[in-house]
Amino acid sequence: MAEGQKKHVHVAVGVILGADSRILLAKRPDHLHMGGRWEFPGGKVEPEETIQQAMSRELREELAIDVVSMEKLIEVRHDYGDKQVFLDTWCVTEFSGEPAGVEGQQLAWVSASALADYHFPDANQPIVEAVQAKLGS
Ligand SMILES: Nc1nc2c([nH]c(=O)n2[C@@H]2O[C@H](COP(=O)(O)OP(=O)(O)OP(=O)(O)O)[C@@H](O)[C@H]2O)c(=O)[nH]1
Ligand SMILES: [Mg+2]
Repeated sequence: MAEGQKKHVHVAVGVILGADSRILLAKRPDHLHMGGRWEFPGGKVEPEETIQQAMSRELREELAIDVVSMEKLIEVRHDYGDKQVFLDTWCVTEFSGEPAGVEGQQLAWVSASALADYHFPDANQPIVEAVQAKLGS
């Protein structure tokens, strides 16, 4: 596909850290892009939104939690052919509320060393490696 026609999507991706340094994963609904795979919760940054605003909105919408603090982890750019994603990935180190799959998504709290057992979208490998490096596993 010609570069000019390709969709570019800026995505707020949250690596949500819980008790025992476990990470919250959500399963993408089957009908969506990369459906059926596990993901780090988040979604598209709207025009005029900061990354902090987008992360707060997405995690409220998807999980009913409020972000208290977040810190940058990694930026990943990946070309899916039909669209190009910019995964603006942050560790959510503090939040309030109890995460729930508001949209019916299955959730899992996973240790860094167990991330390798989950099937992620193709773009996610550098994120998984950055998480494992940060958490030392
Ligand atoms: N949230 C999230 N999106 C990811 C990850 N990895 C990855 O390639 N993506 C891609 O980023 C894109 C945007 O994410 P999204 O579908 O969650 O966006 P969204 O929540 O705003 O959804 P919507 O616009 O369908 O309501 C999708 O194409 C998705 O496949 C990931 O780990 N987490
Ligand atoms: Mg989403």
